[in-house]
Amino acid sequence: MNANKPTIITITGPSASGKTLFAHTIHDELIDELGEDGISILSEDAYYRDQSHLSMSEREQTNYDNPSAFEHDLLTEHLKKITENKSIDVPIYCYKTHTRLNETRVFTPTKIVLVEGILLLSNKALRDQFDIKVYMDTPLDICLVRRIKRDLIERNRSVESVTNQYLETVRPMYYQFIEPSKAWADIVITRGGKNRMAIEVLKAKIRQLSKLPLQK
Ligand SMILES: Nc1ncnc2c1ncn2[C@@H]1O[C@H](COP(=O)(O)OP(=O)(O)O)[C@@H](O)[C@H]1O
Ligand SMILES: Nc1ccn([C@@H]2O[C@H](COP(=O)(O)O)[C@@H](O)[C@H]2O)c(=O)n1
Repeated sequence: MNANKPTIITITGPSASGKTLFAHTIHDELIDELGEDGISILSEDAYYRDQSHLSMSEREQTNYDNPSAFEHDLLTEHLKKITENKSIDVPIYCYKTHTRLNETRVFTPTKIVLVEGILLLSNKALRDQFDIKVYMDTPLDICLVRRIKRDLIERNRSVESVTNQYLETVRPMYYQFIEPSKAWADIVITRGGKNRMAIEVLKAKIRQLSKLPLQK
């Protein structure tokens, strides 16, 4: 790893496998130690394509688990800029309207960048941007139960819409794209976002990497 560029760590795996919880736990437990320029999180979901030109019913039909739903070229370009220590304008995505907001947020590179999302290892150009690749191998039935609970509360969905979407796209795309991408992972984590030993191992590696100097 080059001491002058940020280290980019991907945390991938099925929807509701605990990627967000895992990334935020590591971030929150290290932020005081590493500082605001030490560690940050970027989400692949921010790169869902803008669908403001489509009606709401058309947006509801989109397959959000196919790589084509994401603007992966833009994310790849942004990750390259991060490795050059350049700031990027990250889109802001809304799960309730299924599209992007008009505004973006400025993301300033930090020494460690955690990038979480479902299809981050499915695309070679994207995969090549990651220094460490982590896959959350949570059983699919557990993911489904957690997704139902989360989507009802946080994403304005009904049990019927979550279960239909699961059968029509989430599950088939998992088998087609996500599960095969596990082969690219350096570290496979069982038991989800609360696996304490896995959190401590990643934190130790991040602490070690953070001791290397970064030239801005
Ligand atoms: N090990 C766990 N035990 C209990 N709840 C969990 C665990 N891991 C994740 N969750 C919960 O499951 C839901 C989905 O987790 P999340 O981290 O958002 O998954 P992802 O980012 O992979 O979609 C969240 O409500 C989260 O708090
Ligand atoms: N408008 C959208 C966009 C995405 N999804 C689902 O989100 C999942 C990915 O996010 P996670 O936090 O769960 O990893 C993905 O499986 C999409 O089906 C959606 O429902 N609506």
